Amino acid sequence: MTAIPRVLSIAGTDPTGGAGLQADLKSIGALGGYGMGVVTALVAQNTCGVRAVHVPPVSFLAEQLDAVSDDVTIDAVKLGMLHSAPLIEVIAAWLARVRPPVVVLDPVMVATSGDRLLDAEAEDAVRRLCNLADLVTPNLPELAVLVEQEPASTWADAIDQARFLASSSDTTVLLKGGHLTGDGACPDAIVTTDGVHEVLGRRVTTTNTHGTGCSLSSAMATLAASGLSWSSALDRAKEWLTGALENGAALDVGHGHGPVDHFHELRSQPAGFDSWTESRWAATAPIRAAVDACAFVVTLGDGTLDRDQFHWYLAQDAYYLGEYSHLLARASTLAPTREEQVFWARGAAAALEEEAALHRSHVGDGPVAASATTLAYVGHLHATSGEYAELVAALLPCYWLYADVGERLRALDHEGHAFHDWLGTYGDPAFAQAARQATAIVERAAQEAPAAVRQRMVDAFDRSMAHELAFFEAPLNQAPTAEKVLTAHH
Ligand SMILES: Nc1ncnc2c1ncn2[C@@H]1O[C@H](COP(=O)(O)OP(=O)(O)OP(=O)(O)O)[C@@H](O)[C@H]1O
Ligand SMILES: Cc1ncc(CO)c(N)n1
Repeated sequence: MTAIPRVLSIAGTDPTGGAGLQADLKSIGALGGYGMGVVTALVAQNTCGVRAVHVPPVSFLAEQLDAVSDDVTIDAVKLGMLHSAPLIEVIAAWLARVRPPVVVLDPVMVATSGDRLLDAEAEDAVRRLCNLADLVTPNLPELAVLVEQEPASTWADAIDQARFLASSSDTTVLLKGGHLTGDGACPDAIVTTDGVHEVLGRRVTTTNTHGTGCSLSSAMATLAASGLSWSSALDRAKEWLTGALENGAALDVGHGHGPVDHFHELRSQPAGFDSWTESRWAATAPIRAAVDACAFVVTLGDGTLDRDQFHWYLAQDAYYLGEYSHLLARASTLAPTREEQVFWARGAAAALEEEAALHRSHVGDGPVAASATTLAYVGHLHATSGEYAELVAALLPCYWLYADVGERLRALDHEGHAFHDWLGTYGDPAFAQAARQATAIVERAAQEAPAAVRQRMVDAFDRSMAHELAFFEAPLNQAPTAEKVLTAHH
């Protein structure tokens, strides 16, 4: 696998660019993948509806598929409009032969406009194809067809149907609630035979909903190929898609159900030096270089770090994470939007659950006497906690620096590595995604902040970076004498 996943969409077209293959390529690109496309059917459609469908000979579909797989390693495949049973047979045979590591099936049957995109006789073939997919992403009417029941009228019934499909087809189901009517929620869920991971989402009032299903399924394929679990992929994809829905109308494309804005995150990110977070990252390059070069990080990477020093560091970090979690919860309290509130609250839980579990497994759960270095860092974080923008700027280096160091150390990781679990935790792509989200939030806060607040953000961020360096240097500086005395006294 490469850092940039190579994702193939096999789908029909939409010349207005909002749905089908064109939407897939945009979604794959927006989430960091390299998009490729094989056309099943050419569809003369726009935001108002489908006018005509032209299907090239089945043999030509096989030629397109082979042209890609004979040359390119495919990290994930997304299947969209499949049109009819003969095309599905060719694709199923190709999948069985090429065996891409991730296969997402969007069982497209009817367009948003109400036009059929799949022959009624092909429904059985799609049902069989579910067995070859790692993830199937039906909306409520499609789910009903797949399980041969009446469309669910409540979310609970839909979850039951999704569980039935997951079990009968031995797959994972992404159940989409876009077609539910009612209150302000727009839930989606990952459903397996073992459980349900629900993402509530908020319903956006817009007519720009053309291609949401296509966009979501290609986003999921891309994120899975980047190493995210289905649940983490849905958390990330849902946040992105909700933003895309919110920004769709501004595109002013067409007179019917317009498209969503796949690249809204790119547009809200000011270019070059206008980016506050990028400019802080650049300004703190000397501190980051010192982190990379410090003996602790180097020997953590090559596996020669002294165990006692590693354990001393972990104990200090366990103390730190306890406080850090409190401050993430404080950021959640101060957050201006529900999305940011949820993000920080999740982070607060993860700091205690995921990271601290790693620490407990090495150094147990006992009380820790914090070192002067640890107390200085925690004290700094507390001092910024009066104001949201300043606090999140101070919290960011812990995400960003660890994701950055983690990504590089990951290259040195292997099964028998002395610090395999540490490298796994911080080299995890889900951690990198969280760091990117945190960075986007801080960027937004910086863009909105008045000059005086922005200056305090600079201090908050840069000081945290310096504390991070001191934290990595502390274990090898042989905890100074005064500290030893205090520790012994406890
Ligand atoms: N108005 C909305 N606000 C927020 N999210 C929405 C809205 N409409 C759809 N979604 C989301 O878009 C995704 C697609 O859901 P939906 O159930 O509409 O699928 P679909 O019918 O396959 O889509 P398509 O419109 O492409 O046919 C889901 O994540 C759903 O929650
Ligand atoms: C080609 C194509 N695939 C899927 C959809 C569903 O939105 C559409 N309208 N067009």
